[in-house]
Amino acid sequence: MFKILVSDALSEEGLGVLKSSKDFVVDVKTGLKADELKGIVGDYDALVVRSATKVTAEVIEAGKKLKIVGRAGVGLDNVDLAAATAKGIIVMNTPGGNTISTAEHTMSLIMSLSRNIPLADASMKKKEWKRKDFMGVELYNKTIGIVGLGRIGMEVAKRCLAFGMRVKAYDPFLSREVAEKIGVELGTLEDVYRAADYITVHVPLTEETKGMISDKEIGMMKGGVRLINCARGGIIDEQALARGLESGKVAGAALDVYVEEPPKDCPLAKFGANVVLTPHLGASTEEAQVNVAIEIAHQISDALLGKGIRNAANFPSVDPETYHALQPYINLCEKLGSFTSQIAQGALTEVNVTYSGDIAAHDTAPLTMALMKGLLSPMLQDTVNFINSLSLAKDRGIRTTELKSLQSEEFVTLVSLEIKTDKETHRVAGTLLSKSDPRIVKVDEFYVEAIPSGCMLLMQNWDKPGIIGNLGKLMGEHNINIAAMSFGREKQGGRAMSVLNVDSCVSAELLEKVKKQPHILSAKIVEL
Ligand SMILES: NC(=O)c1ccc[n+]([C@@H]2O[C@H](COP(=O)([O-])OP(=O)(O)OC[C@H]3O[C@@H](n4cnc5c(N)ncnc54)[C@H](O)[C@@H]3O)[C@@H](O)[C@H]2O)c1
Ligand SMILES: O=C(O)CC[C@@H](O)C(=O)O
Repeated sequence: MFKILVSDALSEEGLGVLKSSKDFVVDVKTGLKADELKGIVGDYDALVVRSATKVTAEVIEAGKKLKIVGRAGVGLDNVDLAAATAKGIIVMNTPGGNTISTAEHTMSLIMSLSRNIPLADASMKKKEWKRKDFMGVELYNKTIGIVGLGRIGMEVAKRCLAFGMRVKAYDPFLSREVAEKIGVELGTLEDVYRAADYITVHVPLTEETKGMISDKEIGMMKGGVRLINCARGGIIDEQALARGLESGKVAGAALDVYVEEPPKDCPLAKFGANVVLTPHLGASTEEAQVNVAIEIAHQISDALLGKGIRNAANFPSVDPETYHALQPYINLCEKLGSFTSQIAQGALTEVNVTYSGDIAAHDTAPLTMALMKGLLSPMLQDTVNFINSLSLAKDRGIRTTELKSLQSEEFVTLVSLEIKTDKETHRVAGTLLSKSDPRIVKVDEFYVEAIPSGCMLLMQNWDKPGIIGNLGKLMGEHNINIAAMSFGREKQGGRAMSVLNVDSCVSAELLEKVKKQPHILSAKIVEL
């Protein structure tokens, strides 16, 4: 018998799937405070949440029997994925179930904003008739800029095209061909900011996207631009947006999501008809809630009863025995993918992987999924998982090939990855020294022996004396401990590659100093 705690409102249809099984006891306890959740979560095998429950590292720690956290929805930013993974807890979500609802809500916000509907309605209900106060604007012939052309962004694009709008978009993980097929013009972020009359964001909340629209970006935009955020609070900086509205540079804004939910002191609440606010309603339709609730209920039921794992953000879909055998390679492949993605620039177009030696005797499909998950994760974050990584790559026009060879000339087993972007090509290879000891052994033309873990500093340099000393001194001055180093060179005195594993993160400022050291040609930080 498994105990399941549902801590956010879940539709009856989803609850019905769980409650109808003799194998489950289901408790619905919504509105729990953090301490209350911590106090009871230890009794449960699975926890089902939407966006209100914060599944912190403390909740995970207290979940002594917890096997699964299921998110009825997309964003996993309310779940500490790293803590769950470290404890072997599967985290799963339901990508796609609320896409249409959120795209439709985005359109509702765009329309409400353009025609002052919320305030006009409130005014009518006060028995007023103020036609002059509510002059609107047409969408027809206007340009909308879409930042993030994934599932929701794409649906918004199609709807805007139907309104006769021009659609420009920025998404570094999407090929031009896929965008152009539906009539969307891909450009740089700056192109989008400068050209658009409306800008809507549909990216996940990540370190990169947090505050991605702030004063500087608003400064680049057209006077009279209207901004919409139906993705996550803070992608558009709320204070900067308020300043833009006050100065008149921004004509209007519509938000569904906030830095703090519910917001205690939202700087946008003071504005009039030109600001439309909704309380995180993107996915709040009968259809979306039924979709995500039924989906998560079936996923959790199957996973608990050993019938397979779907849409897990941290677990591949294989039977337990195969998983055990492949686990070290899965780990190696995910890291190789993430490493390669982080050293590359441009939109990914092609991925070619070769498995050589012992590993080629196994079913390598989960390894390619892991590689692709690693490649896409720096951009897609929690919407990519082992299961959907290959189909996401296909949707994005990324060509993938897989080759196997039982012979391996240099290593007992070798995973070689070649990726092509619209700007460059990289080749990275990795092996296992032992089950728990992965190594990156080749980066482009350089043979190295780098540990794919934590914060890594990757440099190209001339093979000259003094480089190690200079770097060691610089790291020491910044109190950064070097845990491991690896070097490879094309020939004596020629180009070389140095890879440092460091115990604490290298700041952007220190990276600039590294780049200015004698004989350093380039430097990058990779986080694994
Ligand atoms: N308001 C709501 O109720 C609601 C409902 C569902 C989803 N969401 C949020 O909407 C967001 C998008 O959901 P989705 O299902 O479309 O996800 P998705 O993964 O299908 O799409 C996200 C897109 O953003 C792109 N991207 C990532 N980083 C980027 C960057 N720095 N610049 C430009 N593009 C970038 C990715 O390539 C991807 O195409 C998620 O954050 C999700 O949490 C909100
Ligand atoms: O649960 C909700 O209503 C919000 C869901 C939405 O933000 C998501 O990321 O899927």
